[in-house]
Amino acid sequence: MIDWLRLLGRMTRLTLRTDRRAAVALCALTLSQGAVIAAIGLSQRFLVDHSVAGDTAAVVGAVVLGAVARGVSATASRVEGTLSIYLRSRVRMAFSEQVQRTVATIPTIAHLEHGPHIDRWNRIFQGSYAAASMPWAVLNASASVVSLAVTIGLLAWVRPALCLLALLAVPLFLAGRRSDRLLRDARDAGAEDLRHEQRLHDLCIRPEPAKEVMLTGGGAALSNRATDLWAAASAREIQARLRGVAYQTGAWLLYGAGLATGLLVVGRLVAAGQTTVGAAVMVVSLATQLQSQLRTVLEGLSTVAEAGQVVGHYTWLSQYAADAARPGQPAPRVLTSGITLRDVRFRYAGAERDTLSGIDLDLPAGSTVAIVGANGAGKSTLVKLLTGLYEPTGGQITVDGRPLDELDRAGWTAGLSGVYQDYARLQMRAGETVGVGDVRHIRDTARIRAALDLADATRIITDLPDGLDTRLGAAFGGVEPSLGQWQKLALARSLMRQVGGERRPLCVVLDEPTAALDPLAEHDLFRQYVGQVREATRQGAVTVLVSHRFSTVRMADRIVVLDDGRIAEQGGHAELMAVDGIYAQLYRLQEAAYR
Ligand SMILES: Nc1ncnc2c1ncn2[C@@H]1O[C@H](COP(=O)(O)OP(=O)(O)OP(=O)(O)O)[C@@H](O)[C@H]1O
Repeated sequence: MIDWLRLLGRMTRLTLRTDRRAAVALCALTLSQGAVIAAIGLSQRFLVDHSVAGDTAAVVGAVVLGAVARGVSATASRVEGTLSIYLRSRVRMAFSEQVQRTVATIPTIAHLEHGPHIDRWNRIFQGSYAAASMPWAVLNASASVVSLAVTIGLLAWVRPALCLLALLAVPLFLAGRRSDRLLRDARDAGAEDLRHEQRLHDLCIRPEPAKEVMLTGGGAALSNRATDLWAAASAREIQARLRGVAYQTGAWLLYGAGLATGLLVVGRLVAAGQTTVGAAVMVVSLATQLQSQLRTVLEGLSTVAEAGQVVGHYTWLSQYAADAARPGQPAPRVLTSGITLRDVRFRYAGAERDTLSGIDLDLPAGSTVAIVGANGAGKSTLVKLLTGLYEPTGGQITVDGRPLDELDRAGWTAGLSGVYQDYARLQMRAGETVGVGDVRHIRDTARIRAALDLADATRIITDLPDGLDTRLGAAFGGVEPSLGQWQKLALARSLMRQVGGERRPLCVVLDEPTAALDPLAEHDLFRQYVGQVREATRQGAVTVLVSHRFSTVRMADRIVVLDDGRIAEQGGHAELMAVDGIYAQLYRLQEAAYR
């Protein structure tokens, strides 16, 4: 309940920030509805009673009251509808942006890879309109409760027993709650199927995977599988909706029977001369309004319940983001002793075994360390632990003797530089693709050119029709660089923070940064790259290189051989060759292949 109130408070503040005047106007219109309904009912009673009594002036007064009330009601409900859609849509956009920002600023990546986490924030996006509607649903429901009370008061005025009509709301309320719960459960259960469906459809329509899908001829089968998943999720939802409709139909039938009984009672009262015809007309009018008021209350509660489905997921996301961004001790400006891993273990969420275990490793300040090993040995995972994208599930990483998990995350991230194996192809203008590496200087062409120079990527730009202004990416009608060119641009991007010289890196990670380059180009580039970061290295930065190319690896000060998540060997090139173990074997194999 507290979380629900918190979200309601947040959505109300967001609504007021988005458009305060529209929000106040909508509030006033909603609250005026109760008075309008009472005025319509009263005008009908006065009209009939005064007509029977032959009081012309009073009849005119009742007609004017009724006409004004109906005019106000028609105009107000139209303006209210338009304002309401406008405000909810804008608040939904603002809320979705906030959620996206929260997701994007979490400095770790487990939430982007772990299925149940992805389902949670997908459910927040799906429920964002209901969340934006929360303040209005609460206001509408409250206003309808007030006008319901007015209606019931007027009914009691005719005959107190008519108040019992209000009890008919109970089964309607219970049926509404039951249907909301059924729908929420069906949507939670279908979230995973819908995620898989989206992935499968993406495989068929996004250019990179679509190439392979086309070659294998599996497009139709994948598409059918996706359709089946979608059908399963929507069948679940339709079934829940139908069951909800059955509950609600039963409750409304009960309501109809109660209402008919009430009207019969009033008919008998009129026949017995115990009440006026005007009062009977008012009862018919109010009973009809009672129905629409109940409907409004129930719809409001249903929207509140739908928004409530978001509350748990939203609270989880906010807590997750707050935990991940926890402030800590300031990260060092330069490394003096280096980075140390002691008995580090890591297991991916949902995995059955550890990907890394028993990792004891020293990365001395100013050293270049290469990590080698077979596919799946855990090299990239180790790199991601060093950069803080994942947190160890056991053991400890220390930076100059201080635990990494106690350092301020933003400060540590600002001291990192490098490229991941799965580098991004940012389809922007060429200058922006590189400049975004230090977003404060995204338009600083001098820095961008310097970074391109360091990454040996200047030639790529000079060959482009509009140089740094060339749009990249065929999907946007731009030039499509080759894989190796994209990789060099990613490397240049990672160097943006270094060319400024304001903040020397503490750790440079190069996870197969040149896999798309030929061996000679990789060799030259690495030599050049290490040369360029030498100044940072002299100041204590650690360079971690992952590569399958041993001609490059041998240049490192220390080589670490990973085998099935454990360190099998470590030492300098000469040392490992002398040991004649895994490293020496692999080195000789590659040397022979290039001879
Ligand atoms: N996001 C993930 N979720 C679950 N398991 C993962 C994830 N990423 C990698 N793994 C698993 O962890 C193991 C190590 O993967 P990692 O990418 O670290 O290997 P690697 O040594 O870098 O391999 P390669 O040389 O092929 O790049 C693999 O068994 C892989 O299946």
